[in-house]
Amino acid sequence: MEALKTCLLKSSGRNLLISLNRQFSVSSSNNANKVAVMGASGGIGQPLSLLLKQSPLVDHLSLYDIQHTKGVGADLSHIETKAKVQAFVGQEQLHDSLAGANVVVIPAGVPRKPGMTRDDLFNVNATIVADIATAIAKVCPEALVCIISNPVNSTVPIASEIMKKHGVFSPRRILGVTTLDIVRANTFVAELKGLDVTKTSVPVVGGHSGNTIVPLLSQVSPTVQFTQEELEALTKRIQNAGTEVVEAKAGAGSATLSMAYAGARFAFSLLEALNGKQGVVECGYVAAEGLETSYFATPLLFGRQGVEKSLGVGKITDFEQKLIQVAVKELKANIEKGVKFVNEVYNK
Ligand SMILES: NC(=O)C1=CN([C@@H]2O[C@H](COP(=O)(O)OP(=O)(O)OC[C@H]3O[C@@H](n4cnc5c(N)ncnc54)[C@H](O)[C@@H]3O)[C@@H](O)[C@H]2O)C=CC1
Ligand SMILES: O=C([O-])CC(=O)C(=O)O
Repeated sequence: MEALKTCLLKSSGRNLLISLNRQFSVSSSNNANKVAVMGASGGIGQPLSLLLKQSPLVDHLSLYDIQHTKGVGADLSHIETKAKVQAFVGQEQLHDSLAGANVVVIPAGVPRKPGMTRDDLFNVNATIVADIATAIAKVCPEALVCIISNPVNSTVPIASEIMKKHGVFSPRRILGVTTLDIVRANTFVAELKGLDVTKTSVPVVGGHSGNTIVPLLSQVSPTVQFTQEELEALTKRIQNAGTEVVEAKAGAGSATLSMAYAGARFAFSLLEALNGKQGVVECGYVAAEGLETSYFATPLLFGRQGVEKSLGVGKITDFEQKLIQVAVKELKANIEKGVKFVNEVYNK
């Protein structure tokens, strides 16, 4: 467990983001990395593309959306960093936008408004993710796919089923981005306990909606003690943090800036591992074996091929076990819904 904590704390993407704010001297390997952002003109897509454009880990940045990418691309292309920017707009340029990409990040789709659950986005976003996954299966089937579009609990199974249909599925390559839950947990725990937030690390497992978000507060690094009251209040806040932002934005969408940060952190960690860095760990939602549901978020060890292995949930408390039991019921339904959509509804 100590090893896992150390790994999580050293989570590369996070350190890179912190250092990027100060200078651009982060080293990268000779591998050419091409990152495609699908939904690049959106609330998440634009700041995420900016962070990617700043990174020396990115050689080519491909921007795709159904609208406005030409402007976003022209704007970003003037920044004095090495990533070459290309912009693609509209369905007819979807395949071109993916050519040669080894990492694809997907924040395409509609966000929540107050009163909605993430599952309420399913009807619109399921088809968007399935269409993009179909194009990935045809154009860059070996790419690592980072899915931000909600409901993540279902969109990851959707993308995976599409890959299976095309005979190119690998559980190493389809990843649901739950990093914002970890980022929030780190912030809230550090605030409550007066810790240095840059050295605080909280694993979050399960899925990415309400009760399926399970922070493992017994595994916080550095070790801290919580009262039962604190445990319950913190868990609730972490689980509802997305809704906190949706309500504060009052109809203007959901988290975008913190999600762009989290998405960049996740992508940087993957890119570092692709470039050969050892011991890179991030939590993520992937197809799981030996866990209670067929997809589950855990700390993941990244390697040159994407997910090297799941590090599991480790030793958990009775309180956390109960949270997982609640999560599993909802997760199973979310997964089933995604699988059914591809196999019974989606027919492209
Ligand atoms: N995984 C996570 O932790 C988080 C996930 N999200 C999710 O991310 C998604 C995007 O959120 P925002 O950027 O705020 O929404 P937004 O509405 O600002 O941007 C979405 C973008 O997707 C584009 N788009 C729509 N259909 C498309 C298609 N078929 N192909 C390519 N692009 C398409 C739109 O033109 C728009 O530019 C939502 O589903 C939201 O729920 C948001 C925050 C956190
Ligand atoms: O809450 C939402 O709809 C967006 C999201 O997933 C998050 O902020 O965690």
